Amino acid sequence: MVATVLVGMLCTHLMCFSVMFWLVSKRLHGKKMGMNFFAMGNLLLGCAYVLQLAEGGPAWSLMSVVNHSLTLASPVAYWLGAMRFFGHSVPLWRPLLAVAALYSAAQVLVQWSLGPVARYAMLSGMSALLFLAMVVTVVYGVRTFAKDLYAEMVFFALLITGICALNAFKFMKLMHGGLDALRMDGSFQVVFYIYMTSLATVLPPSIIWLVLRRLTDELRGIAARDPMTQLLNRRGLTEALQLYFNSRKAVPAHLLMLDVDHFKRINDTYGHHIGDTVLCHVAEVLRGAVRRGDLAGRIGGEEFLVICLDSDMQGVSHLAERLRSAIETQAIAATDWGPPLHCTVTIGISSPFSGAEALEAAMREADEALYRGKAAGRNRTEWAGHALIS
Ligand SMILES: Nc1nc2c(ncn2[C@@H]2O[C@H](COP(=O)(O)OP(=O)(O)OP(=O)(O)O)[C@@H](O)[C@H]2O)c(=O)[nH]1
Repeated sequence: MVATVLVGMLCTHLMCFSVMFWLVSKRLHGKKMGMNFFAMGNLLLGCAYVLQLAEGGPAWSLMSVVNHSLTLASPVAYWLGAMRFFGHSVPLWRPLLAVAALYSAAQVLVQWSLGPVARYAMLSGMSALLFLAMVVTVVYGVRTFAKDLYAEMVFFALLITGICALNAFKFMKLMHGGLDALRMDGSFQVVFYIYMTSLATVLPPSIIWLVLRRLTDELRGIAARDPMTQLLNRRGLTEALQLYFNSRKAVPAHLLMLDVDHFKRINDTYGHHIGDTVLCHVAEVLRGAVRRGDLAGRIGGEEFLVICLDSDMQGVSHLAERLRSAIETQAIAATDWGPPLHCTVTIGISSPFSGAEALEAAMREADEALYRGKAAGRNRTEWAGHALIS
């Protein structure tokens, strides 16, 4: 009786969360983060438990074969969903149908050759192996593509290890005690269903939390970047600076403000979209030239910022000159029809500053230096309050 109530609750949880995953996946246009796969996994497992309730106990019937195939297909759907969540493009239907077809055939073969105990033991053994594969994937994920989700992944790995261990234990019980191990009201089965019901309650909200984390991280990333060049925008630069200056090892930073020379002429001569190509080219040069850890951003129009962290005046002068010269010399293949374009930049450099709140003042300083550079003929670098360097 207890086991029947537990399985009933388990079915209800699985079905409700299947609908919730499906609804969430409908809201996530394009990148569904595996939510539709998790919905399928829950649906398959929910249906399997409904069939188990209908069957009552171990039996050799079409219903039982379908039940076992659904039970085994569900962890496959979860595993594929996890792959999707981590950005791997894996299909759903083909692997699921292949697993269901192969496992149904294997069941018939095992039932006829080795008997019913072997068929039930095969389900427990295969489930244990699949969940073990999932634990291995999660551990691998923590070390590679999911480093940012360390705590969550360890939590998932522990929960899945529990199902893996219970299935392995069930396998051993079946091998030693036969089908008696599957009595619905046996103490092992009750523990098994309690664990599964707890898992069906805890795991789905955790998955939703992961999706929420990914979405908010993505939104924060979008809010911090200029959509055209993908460089940091002013907000992104400020946040990155705050992070840098919060560290105890932080030393004063220098700000370089770059402005494309006669950019209006480029726009007027070749059109706005070629102007955009030139801006993307400049962004690419900046991205390639700055040191790891330095910040590159676009603060609107044809104005760019580079913030050198952890560098002295000489290093900053060298970087500014390297940027100026790279932009001057690199050709831009902006059109199919005409010769490649060239552009130059004038660079204003601020004096060293400490603290994100000093960003505005550093920008003003660099802007004044830039203005001087423009007045002095463009395509040059100029320090704030200093003589012309080149
Ligand atoms: N293609 C393109 N043009 C832009 C964008 N943002 C601003 N502009 C144009 O950039 C031009 C900037 O011109 P100005 O401020 O006169 O400066 P300039 O022609 O570069 O002259 P100097 O800075 O004095 O060398 C304007 O024509 C703006 O319309 C953009 O995102 N894309």
